[in-house]
Amino acid sequence: MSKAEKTKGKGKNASNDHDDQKSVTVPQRWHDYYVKFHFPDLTELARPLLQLVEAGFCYPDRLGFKLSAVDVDIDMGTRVAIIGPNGSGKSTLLKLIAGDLAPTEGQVSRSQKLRIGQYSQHVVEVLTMEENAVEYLLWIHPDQEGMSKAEAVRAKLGKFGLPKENHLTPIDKLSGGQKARIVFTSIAMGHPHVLLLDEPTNHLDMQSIDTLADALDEFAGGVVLVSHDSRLISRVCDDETRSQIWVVEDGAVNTFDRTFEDYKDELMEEIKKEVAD
Ligand SMILES: Nc1ncnc2c1ncn2[C@@H]1O[C@H](COP(=O)(O)OP(=O)(O)OP(=O)(O)O)[C@@H](O)[C@H]1O
Repeated sequence: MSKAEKTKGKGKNASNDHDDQKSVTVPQRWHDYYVKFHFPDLTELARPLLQLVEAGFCYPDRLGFKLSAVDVDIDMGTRVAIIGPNGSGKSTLLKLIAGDLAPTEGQVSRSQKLRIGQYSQHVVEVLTMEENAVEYLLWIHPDQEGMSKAEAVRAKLGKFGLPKENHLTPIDKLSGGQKARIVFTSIAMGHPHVLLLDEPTNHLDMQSIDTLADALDEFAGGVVLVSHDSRLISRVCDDETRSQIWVVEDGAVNTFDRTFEDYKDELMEEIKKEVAD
């Protein structure tokens, strides 16, 4: 049994438990569709895919904030969770990696063939068009195989949890959660080598978060995650041989060289000490 299948089993039990609780307290229909996030298989790209070398960055109008001496190396097998206090620069680091921001110091190198799939609140918020999800996705990804391109896109949207009655609704009439599913579908259709995910769970229900974790587990490319969802971080960083934790704090990016559970324990100890003092 693969690791993904094992964890899927765990997730299923966990979500059944949750369903049981729900049926007692809040009777509701949990899901009438089957969600199965999936990011497509890839041909391997030669290393290095993406590197920041001695990179620094500051916003011209925010001189109190600076990231310095950032060295990161992202590969197809990379699994990274970026953590740190609010406002420490986690999203900024992700934007430097994505190429949305250019370092003000140091160097960045990117493989020319590299495809990045990016999820952030901003990407969801800019979906304000009158086109429906099928039109939008066919516009971005026109090369679909099969008899009906629209049906191919609808099948993918269904897997990412957008109910079929919403496939032809103008996007500006959809909820944040429904738009998030369009963004995930679009990311998968772009065949990314690296996923950059900034708070990907904000709009997802528990079942979809588990399904996203399963999909990330199976994904052959690199994953860089910023999240406050410790369950998702634990899932993404559960393989000590390839997982990394980057702590962004006081303008620096440092690798925490033990597990995420150790990091949480350390943080709890610090908090206890502060309360005791
Ligand atoms: N476009 C911008 N222009 C100027 N300052 C910015 C900009 N974006 C972010 N900042 C500032 O840069 C600092 C780092 O912001 P960033 O969003 O990267 O932090 P973060 O660690 O992701 O925060 P959070 O955990 O709260 O999401 C903050 O002080 C923020 O106010």
